[in-house]
Amino acid sequence: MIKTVQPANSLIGELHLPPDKSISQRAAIFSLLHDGVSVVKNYSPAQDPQSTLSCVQQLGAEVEKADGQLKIKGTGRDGLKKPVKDLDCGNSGTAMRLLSGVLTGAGISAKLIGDPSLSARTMKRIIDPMEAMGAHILARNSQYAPLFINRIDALKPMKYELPIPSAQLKSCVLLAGLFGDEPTQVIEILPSRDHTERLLNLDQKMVQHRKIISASREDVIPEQSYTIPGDFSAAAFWLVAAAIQEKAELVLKNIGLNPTRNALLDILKDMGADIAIENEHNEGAEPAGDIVVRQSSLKALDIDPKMIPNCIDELPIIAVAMLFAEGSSVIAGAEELRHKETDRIMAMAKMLKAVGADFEEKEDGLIIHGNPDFTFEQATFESFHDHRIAMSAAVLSLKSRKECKIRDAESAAVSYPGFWEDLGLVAKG
Ligand SMILES: O=C(O)C1=C[C@@H](OP(=O)(O)O)[C@@H](O)[C@H](O)C1
Ligand SMILES: C=C(OP(=O)(O)O)C(=O)O
Repeated sequence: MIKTVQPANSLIGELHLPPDKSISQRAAIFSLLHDGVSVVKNYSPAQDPQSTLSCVQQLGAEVEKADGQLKIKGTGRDGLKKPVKDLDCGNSGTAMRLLSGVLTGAGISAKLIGDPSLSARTMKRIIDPMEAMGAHILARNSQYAPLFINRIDALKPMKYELPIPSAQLKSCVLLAGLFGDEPTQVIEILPSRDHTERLLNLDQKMVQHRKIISASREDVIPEQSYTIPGDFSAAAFWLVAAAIQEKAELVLKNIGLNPTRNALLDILKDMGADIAIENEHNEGAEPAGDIVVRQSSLKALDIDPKMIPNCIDELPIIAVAMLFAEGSSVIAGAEELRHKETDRIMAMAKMLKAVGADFEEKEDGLIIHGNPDFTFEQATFESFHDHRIAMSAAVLSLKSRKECKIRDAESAAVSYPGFWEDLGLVAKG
């Protein structure tokens, strides 16, 4: 599907964004492992969380949908069922990697499949530790889905230092560890999103600036009854859109504000954005609040590479913000972006080229020479079937002089099914 986006003169309104994708997926998987009923309010209707939900149903969870909430009867750790069909993770790396941990821990043999994008993403990072814990995993070219997971040995708990700051890898190892008689310890050097530790209430301690998280059979898996807050990564598009738009004021209601996820707030504030947080509160184990953003003039920024894991999904839209900031900005240490739904460094370089931006593509990021008065005539953008690239292109299109086109725009529904409707609500020509 090709979407046409008109230039905007103003961006005004209040938005209720889709429920957080990462928390929704964890709510489904952890409810499966809980021995009892969880009531999850505001579960995401987006494609990735829906793929995860159907996988947990195949593994034995009973799901009842009523009054905008999900009642999920889990099997507990020892009641998981061997799926009769392949577990289809769709476009979701989170589903494939977290479920690999569950299958390894539970000793359930299954085949995990995904769409062409997911089948082109390396799974080696989880295959190695899962094999060390006793699984045998057959994968195309030893690293790509489909994955056949089969635990051939007794589960071997382990001490594992994360070689990359990935929340999916951390969660995969901890989930397998939950089935062990002895604790599995994951050592994290750079913090990545901590939803798994929070929602499972896992033991964590800091030793010499490293976080050590433990999981074993001793851990009671808590009931997952809470309201899922709005997705900060969806809010990111509006935060940047409003910051760079001439007449703009947006109110984003009840957004997740987990500090391991929201580095974009600090980045935009350091660039000079006008952002305020209101009504701060907790939704279960997760902090949330309303975000108010208004137009402001932005200046360039070099992102501290240590912050990259805390804004990993926001980097495409950060690149758009940098294009409208005074001076040269740097994204470095973000090689991981080349392993997402598409190579997001390549995709952003193509987007910037399409509008005639002054930038340099690096192996691990981008240098963008910005200008608050930047504008362009028109462009047709490729989204490479990647939701975050499609939505970043939409925000950039608002700043053109004539209408722009975005190819494969339906991919937004992977995380944000109402994106195009919301754009129509707030953007005025
Ligand atoms: O754990 C999660 O829910 C996620 C972790 C991140 O991936 P990595 O762990 O691969 O960095 C992020 O990019 C993804 O959108 C969601
Ligand atoms: C990378 C993403 O998700 P996943 O890895 O779960 O496919 C994302 O949502 O940007």
